[in-house]
Amino acid sequence: MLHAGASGTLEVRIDEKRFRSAEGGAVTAVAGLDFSVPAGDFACLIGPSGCGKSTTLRILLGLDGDFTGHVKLPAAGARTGVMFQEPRLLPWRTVEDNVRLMLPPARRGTDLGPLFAELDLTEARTRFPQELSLGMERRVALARALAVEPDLLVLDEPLVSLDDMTAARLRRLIATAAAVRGVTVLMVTHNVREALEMADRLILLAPRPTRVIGEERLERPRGDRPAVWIDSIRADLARRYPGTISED
Ligand SMILES: Nc1ncnc2c1ncn2[C@@H]1O[C@H](COP(=O)(O)OP(=O)(O)OP(=O)(O)O)[C@@H](O)[C@H]1O
Repeated sequence: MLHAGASGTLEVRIDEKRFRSAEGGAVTAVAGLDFSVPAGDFACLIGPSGCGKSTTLRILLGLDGDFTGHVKLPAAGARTGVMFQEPRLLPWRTVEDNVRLMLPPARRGTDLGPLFAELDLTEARTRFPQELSLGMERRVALARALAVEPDLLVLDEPLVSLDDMTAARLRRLIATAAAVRGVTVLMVTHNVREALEMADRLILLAPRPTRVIGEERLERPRGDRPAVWIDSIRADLARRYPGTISED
């Protein structure tokens, strides 16, 4: 069943997030980071390695409460679907069970056939994670994130380490699933071309301690973004945000 989509804006303000370093000192990972994502928008967080992207996601997912600032989800009681880089499937459960277990008890009997069909997983329902390729595991992880009918979909590098064809297929599945549901998406990626193909807005981050250094709204419709356009926007961004986006 398709969900009507998010009802409000995601607001994230992290005044400060510190970790204790191995030497016992303090490492400030995030300082003065502030962004919002309007309902139904597909936003990509782009920043240099180690700047604090995963830390930011952990905070907004409620997995780390040790920070100063404020996070407002799109709606009271908003459902969040999450897809990490590692699929994190239970190896002793079938694909179907891995997805079904995400559902609240009252919805465990839901017909998941349409969702499996949408992600081309019908044949894989009875298989176990170790029988799957990485691309299929990621599709199962996407199914798990979508099964909860999320208001907010959070994706942490969902396409990394996939070959070009598999990545392109998953990219299309994610973009289509997000569009038909009208769900708000926040995706972390290192791959600027990928972001330029999928996103409505880019949120550019500074090196650690991270904060927002720029936001770019992509007006050109998804699906009408040829490689030549992507390359020229990428080159322009690399000129304007040299510490965040490399030239090549
Ligand atoms: N538990 C921790 N203890 C100490 N330092 C940490 C901890 N977690 C993260 N850090 C530090 O905080 C900074 C931000 O880490 P984070 O994983 O959020 O970066 P990232 O942007 O997601 O990195 P990458 O792009 O490599 O995935 C890094 O310098 C990291 O070493």
